Amino acid sequence: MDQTDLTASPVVEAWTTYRTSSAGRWQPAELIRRKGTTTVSVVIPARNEEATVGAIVATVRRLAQRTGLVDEIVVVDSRSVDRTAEVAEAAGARVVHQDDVTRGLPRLSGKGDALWAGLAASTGDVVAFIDGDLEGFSDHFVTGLIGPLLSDPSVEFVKGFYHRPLVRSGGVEQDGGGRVTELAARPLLNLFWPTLAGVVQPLAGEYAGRRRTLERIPFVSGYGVEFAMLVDLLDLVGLDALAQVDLGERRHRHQDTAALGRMSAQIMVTAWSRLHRAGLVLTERPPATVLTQFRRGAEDALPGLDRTIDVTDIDVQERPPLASLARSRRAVGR
Ligand SMILES: O=c1ccn([C@@H]2O[C@H](COP(=O)(O)OP(=O)(O)O[C@H]3O[C@H](CO)[C@@H](O)[C@H](O)[C@H]3O)[C@@H](O)[C@H]2O)c(=O)[nH]1
Ligand SMILES: O=C(O)[C@H](O)COP(=O)(O)O
Repeated sequence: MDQTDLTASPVVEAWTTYRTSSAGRWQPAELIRRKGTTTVSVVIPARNEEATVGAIVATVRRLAQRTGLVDEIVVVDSRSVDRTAEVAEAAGARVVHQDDVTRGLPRLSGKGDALWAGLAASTGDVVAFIDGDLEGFSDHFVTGLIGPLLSDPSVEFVKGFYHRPLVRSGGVEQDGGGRVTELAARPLLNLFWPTLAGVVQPLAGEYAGRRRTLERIPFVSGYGVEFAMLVDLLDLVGLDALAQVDLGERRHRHQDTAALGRMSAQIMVTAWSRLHRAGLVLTERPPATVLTQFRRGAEDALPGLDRTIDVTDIDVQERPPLASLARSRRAVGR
């Protein structure tokens, strides 16, 4: 087909029109009126984020004190080796440790496991997740994410989106950020879950949902968590119960290309797991889950290759939906 004849599918166009709002639409005064008895938790996963987590917690705390819109702030310390926990606590968060919350369960790793622990350890009817590495964080992230949930009972989940500059020593590339999003996640979603093609930032780490729904989905360990969450929520509640909100611009700590390669591979394994679950993969043979990468400059470089081989296990496991666990087990860490 001629490229100029192509248009977004009517479903995608209708959803993006109907279910997209801007953070400025959700002002605290209106949200306070709408909140009623609904409780709101802000959960921040953090692994070695001592440089940024304090300012994020302090900003959310000020919003909480000024408006009462946030009832608790939980930072999940995800095996940090720096002062993340101390800094977060000093700024006013309740800090829980990922491994304390999941004690007695199989040991899993990564961001997804930290989020699952955060959901288990928090109590709010509405839970907003915010990454702990954001720079220049502002409280409209929180009001924007909870706004549609406090205002419209048919919304179950709200995903943030924003412009993503790529900040490097040489300068700023205005829309150069979100490299895994553009090179892996978006193509996969468009290929296999085209109804989700209207989600502007599918990997955004800032989103909010109703506890009753979040507790009914599994959480994939590692960086597959956001991808799986979107696909699983689409299955569980349908596209119309999902919304997105424009949060303006977001800056965060960039990972290097090799680390983003490992993130990409986890997202691909996650996509495979959902295709397999849906019966769309005909072979029973799962993908290999070892990623081989090449690094130059190390002492143990292989002769002839002039590079060292780095091998990483990029497999993902899953924590079950919280709602499937016995109540006694779920209370741990709260
Ligand atoms: O084992 C981990 C790794 C990360 N984090 C925290 O999770 C957040 C996001 O992690 P980061 O390494 O900064 O991810 P990004 O490079 O920013 O990756 C993007 O893409 C990921 C894959 O979808 C999402 O999880 C991220 O939220 C999104 O920002 C940060 O607060 C981390 O401290 C943990 O809590 N535990
Ligand atoms: O969300 C993503 O695509 C990855 O986190 C990479 O983001 P970056 O390109 O802004 O570092």
